[in-house]
Amino acid sequence: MKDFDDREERVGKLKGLGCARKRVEDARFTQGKGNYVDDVKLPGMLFGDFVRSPYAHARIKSIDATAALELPGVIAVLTAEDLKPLNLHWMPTLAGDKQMVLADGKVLFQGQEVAFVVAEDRYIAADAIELVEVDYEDLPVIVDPFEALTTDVVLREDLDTSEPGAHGPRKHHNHIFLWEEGDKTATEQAIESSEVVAEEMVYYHRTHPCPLETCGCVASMDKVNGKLTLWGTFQAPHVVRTVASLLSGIAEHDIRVISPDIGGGFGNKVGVYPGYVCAIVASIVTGKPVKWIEDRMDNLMATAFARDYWMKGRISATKEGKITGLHCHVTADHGAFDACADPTKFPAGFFHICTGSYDIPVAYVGVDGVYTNKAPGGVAYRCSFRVTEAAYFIERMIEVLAIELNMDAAELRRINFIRADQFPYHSALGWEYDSGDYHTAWDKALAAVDYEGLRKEQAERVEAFKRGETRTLLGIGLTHFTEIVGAGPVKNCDILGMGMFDSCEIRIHPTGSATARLGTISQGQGHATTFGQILASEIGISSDNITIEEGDTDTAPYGLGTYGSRSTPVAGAAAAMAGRKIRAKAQMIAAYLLEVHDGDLEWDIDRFVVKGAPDRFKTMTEIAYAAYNQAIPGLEPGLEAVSYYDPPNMTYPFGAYICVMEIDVDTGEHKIRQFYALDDCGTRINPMVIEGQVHGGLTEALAIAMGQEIAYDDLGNCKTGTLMDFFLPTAVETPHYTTDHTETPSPHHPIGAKGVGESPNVGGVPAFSNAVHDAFRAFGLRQSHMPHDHWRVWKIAHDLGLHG
Ligand code: PCD
Ligand SMILES: [Cu+]
Repeated sequence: MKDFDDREERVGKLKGLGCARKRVEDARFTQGKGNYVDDVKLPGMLFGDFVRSPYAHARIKSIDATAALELPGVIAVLTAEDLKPLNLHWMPTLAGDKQMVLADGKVLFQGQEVAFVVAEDRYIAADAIELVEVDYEDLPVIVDPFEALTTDVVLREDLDTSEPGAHGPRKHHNHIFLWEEGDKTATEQAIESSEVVAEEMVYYHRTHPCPLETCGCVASMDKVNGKLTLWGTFQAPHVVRTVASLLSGIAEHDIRVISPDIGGGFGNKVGVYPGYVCAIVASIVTGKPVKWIEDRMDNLMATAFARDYWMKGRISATKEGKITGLHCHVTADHGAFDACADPTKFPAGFFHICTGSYDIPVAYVGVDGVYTNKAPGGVAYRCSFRVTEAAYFIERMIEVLAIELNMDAAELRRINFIRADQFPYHSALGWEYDSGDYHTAWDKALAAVDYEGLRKEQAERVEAFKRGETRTLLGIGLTHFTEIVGAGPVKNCDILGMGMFDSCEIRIHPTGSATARLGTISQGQGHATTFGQILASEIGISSDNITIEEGDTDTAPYGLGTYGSRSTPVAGAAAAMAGRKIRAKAQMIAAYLLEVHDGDLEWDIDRFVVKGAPDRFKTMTEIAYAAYNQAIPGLEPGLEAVSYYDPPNMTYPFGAYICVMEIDVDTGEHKIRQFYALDDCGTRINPMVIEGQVHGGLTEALAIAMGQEIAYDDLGNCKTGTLMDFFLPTAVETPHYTTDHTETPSPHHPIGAKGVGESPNVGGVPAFSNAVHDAFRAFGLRQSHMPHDHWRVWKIAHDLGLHG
């Protein structure tokens, strides 16, 4: 029978869920036809650039722009004084703090925006910056967050210490908040009464997402029509529109925000930066479009950094290795302003996922946010919500506990994993893990690398080293991580009061093709490819015939944007739900055309078929045409749907990573011999895209663990503000990755999918770092701070007395 014969062919044509479809956006990108912010060129467009502070902490005595204004081609120089009448010299941050747009009386970090020079082009602006004379009086600099909490030096003179901040009482003038979760007393009791306790300070250093394309925007105020158009590198265009409206007083419908192609975001492009505000003001003042694009140093020194978490941990267990409690206190260095992009109720993001993949009966977390003279942000870097810090913390604590117990770290994990039959699992810190099967993933991973064989080889290597036969050691870096992505249920996740739902709107055209628009925005993830696949499987139209659009607030439905691996869990779900609405209406149309009852039809790939009569059917193409031509009496013509999806829960992807590393004891150099990454992100939409995501995320993890860092000297000078000093791995440093998967669907997501984009970074960093630690375990190493660059690794060996 024909309809059975061609099923496979029809599924193939659909290019739906599970298909390793090639990325449709790549034709454009590989041929230089991408359209990035800097490609936006408007008639009469001006260029704005910042005078930035060379000091980390200084009072501004005066700013003299006379010489700059005399330079031909310079149009204006804006300072805080110019913004004051508009009340725009400070702006609210996403974390409930406020931030100077332009230095108001003093500067608080090196690279801070002091004045905005507007000129006819970028080069004139650069020359003019040099001509702006700023008289600074330097102040004592605080770069150490622990010192910040004891010093008399007041960083934020604008804040009244006696008054609570956005997240409760402040105990010191440089303190931002104390955020706590879990049962402190019960945790302390459990730990004190346990047979074995391991204690360690785990530091996750300050680093930076450093996307290929820096941040920037073009603001164009059309005074005749009262419309403001803003192109920019925004990971959340609708939120930017709302913020721009609230700040400027321009009605939201008069603002159009467009995120064109974005050259990598990695969380760096979530926040709102002074450059956006200044470009808008400058366009309003001059009546001309104004572009602002950071250079690399601006980007590294002034836009959102990541991490900088000092995590003091205590973990306890029975002699047999069953974990009994986990206690963590974090000193979180937020820099000069608290500009984290966490959901409002979570000033430390989702850090309390730090019980990880383990069934820990009691736990407590306390996070103290602290101001220092460093750049603000703390927003992200392939994990917006502090999940990377949490995973690194627990995966280090497990290793340290294994040392304390004199036990194999793989076995210790296995003993403590949450079992498959415990899901949905309620963690001691309040999360409900949706689904997982950790033991299966773990066993698969250990078998894939021949774990026992590796341990044997390692032991032999240690002996050979002791006999003086080799100078390299072998490290086996283990990690089993649990991610939490898909913020999130509107009931507990919002940003500036806007619930974190997401959206999809779809229109089926008469000839059976479709356009779908979503509230998210791809920065390279491949949404144009993958969202089409979700829809294809739902509505039976080939993904090749579905155009995906994102990023234009004039056309896309309101959404909260792309970060925190939320696009798949939230907007992906909205796409599926919108697709189902389409299908429901299509079913009525098909029933009408076939003259049967709705209930007599069943869905089959790309058509509705009369039950028991396989040759009586209507394909989606036929139905689409009919929707515009033979509307059912009493039913609206057309075939469109929109879904705003509020997820009932987050999704909890997980994975098992193993890194095998050779370390040269005399030079500190490392070589990654093998990297095995098993990811479980539930239902897989596009295996090829997933693999690309994992490769990218692992390479960023390699960078962070092995060399990348935003470092300051005692005067608050940023020592790593260029790519000469800031490590970006190239093909030379990047190892071969072996990817693998298990597939445990999310029970609450319409198609069972979980996010995956962040996972490789969440799991990768501890895997690389644990490999370094593990290589030296036999010689007594417990904890050593990242990044494990050659010098630091050499220093470990040296301090352990391995250099003779
Ligand atoms: N299951 C599944 C899942 C997923 N997927 C795919 O994959 C991707 C991803 O997804 P997700 O996970 O959902 O995510 P999204 O939301 O989309 O995105 C986000 C992410 O993403 C990642 N990745 C990437 N890539 C690229 N290329 N670029 C970029 O920039 C980036 N970024 C990064 C980050 S950082 Mo944050 O922002 O920090 O929070 S977060 C993040 C897409 O495409 C999708 O569709 C599939 O297929 N399947
Ligand atoms: Cu995250």
